[in-house]
Amino acid sequence: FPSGSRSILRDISSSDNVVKPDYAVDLNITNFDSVLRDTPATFAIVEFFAHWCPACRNYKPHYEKVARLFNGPDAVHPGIVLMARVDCASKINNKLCDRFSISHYPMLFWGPPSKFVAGGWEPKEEKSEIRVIDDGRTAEHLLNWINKQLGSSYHLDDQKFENEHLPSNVSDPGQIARAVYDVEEATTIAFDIIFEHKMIKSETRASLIKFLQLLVAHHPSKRCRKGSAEVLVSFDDLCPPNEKLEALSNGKDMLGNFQICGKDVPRGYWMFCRGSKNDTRGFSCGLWVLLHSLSVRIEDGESQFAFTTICDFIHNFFICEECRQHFYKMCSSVDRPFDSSRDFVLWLWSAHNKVNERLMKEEASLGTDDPKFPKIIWPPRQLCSSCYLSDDQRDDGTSRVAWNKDEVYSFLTNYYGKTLASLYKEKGVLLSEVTDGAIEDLVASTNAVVVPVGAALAIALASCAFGALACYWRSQQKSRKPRRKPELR
Ligand SMILES: Cc1cc2nc3c(=O)[nH]c(=O)nc-3n(C[C@H](O)[C@H](O)[C@H](O)COP(=O)(O)OP(=O)(O)OC[C@H]3O[C@@H](n4cnc5c(N)ncnc54)[C@H](O)[C@@H]3O)c2cc1C
Repeated sequence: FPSGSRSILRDISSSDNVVKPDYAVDLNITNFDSVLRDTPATFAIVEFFAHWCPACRNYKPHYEKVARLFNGPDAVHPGIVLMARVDCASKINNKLCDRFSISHYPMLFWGPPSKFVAGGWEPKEEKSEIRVIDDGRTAEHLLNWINKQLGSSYHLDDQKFENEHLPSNVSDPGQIARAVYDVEEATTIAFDIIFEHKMIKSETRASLIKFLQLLVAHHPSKRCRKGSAEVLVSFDDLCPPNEKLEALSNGKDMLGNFQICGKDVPRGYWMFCRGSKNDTRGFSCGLWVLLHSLSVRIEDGESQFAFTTICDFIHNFFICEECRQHFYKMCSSVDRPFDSSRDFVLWLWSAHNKVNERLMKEEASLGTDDPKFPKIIWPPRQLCSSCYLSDDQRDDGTSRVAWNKDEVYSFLTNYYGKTLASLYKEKGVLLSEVTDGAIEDLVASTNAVVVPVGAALAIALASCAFGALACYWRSQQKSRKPRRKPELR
């Protein structure tokens, strides 16, 4: 299994499993490169062992104790270290174990996951970023070794949402780089909710198509762009129109089985959007980040389309009633069409701040806030001091900020644009069935028909775009191998 795949989520969380599955991810020659390439973790530890080796069998509980902290949806500290193992006694792994010059069992390596991909290790290689872990003989020793590398103080007894070393330093703009994985998580969950709650109806169908178009063109994750394009092209088959919608409400929806951001998502955990409590942040934080990251990627000519698409999507598909009503009110109060992406980016930012301002008081009085992530008027000075012209503190503790909008816009485009995508590994995401070129062409063809007109026309155009996109896609496919069926969960 790839780390954090749905099957792992299910296996680990299922209480009636007689044998508890391992936390460490089993790798072999067929999945080694792909799992290490796609993991959001910053570091990886790979244990090379042999299943017949008694010392390895005795070591396994130690390795598992540490892997519990870092792997899977119940990880205490997710997305930091991927812990994996390779059985060198299994013949298919011979070449893989040779690549790492395995001289004894168990042998542990540490390094950035990307360095393991198609890589290896040799004893005399001095500059390798892959290092042998020389003192990991017990769980305590291994965790100490890890703590030394990370400057952390993780403990074997750490529990999820307790003793948490959350990165709550709001002044670190680099933290948004981890959010690209949350944006994938939020996208997948949004679609899961839409299908589970049977929200695709004849009157909401066009709104979903428009949103998919936006995702195909501007989602910061290539995996999600690819998945959205596949859904869009097969939308009629996956989600039959009109009279056939009945079938959907009977639970026969194919679209609900489609994994829009690839087979490893949802991973079951949040990184940038992780709350310090189980029930705070998460999905709604991920959804905001998705919306902001879409807004900074659109062109001027698409701004009105993006605005109506996002407003309609939240109105039709965000299952929090208060949120959709409140957001819709803000959408409805816009009195003229957007003709620049800057205006739309700033509108969304300001709308989000209005929600923050409202929730600031509400959460504090009800005690429902996340103590590590209180609502604030955003961005704080620590993140963008040049965004502030002045900041008048009022008696009631609130403040009225005079913003430098040019600086805010420049900050937002950089934060949700370049920085958000800076960690993202997208090499090799597109498999043989679709080439990069085809996706870029799809994106271009989607953009070409998205023009800044009123909502009704935009919906009509969305259908045209869909038709054109489908035609284009099919003509592209003719010269290729037969397309694989969409992967089902
Ligand atoms: C469209 C929408 C409407 C919502 N309406 C409501 C509502 O009416 N009532 C309710 O109780 N909850 C509402 N929510 C949920 C609420 O806004 C938060 O998402 C939730 O409380 C989690 O908060 P959080 O601390 O993770 O930060 P969020 O508010 O979710 O923000 C996520 C991240 O975005 C960044 N950010 C914060 N403010 C801004 C900004 N102004 N511009 C750009 N980036 C920013 C910060 O890095 C922050 O950590 C809504 C969510 C969405 C997506």
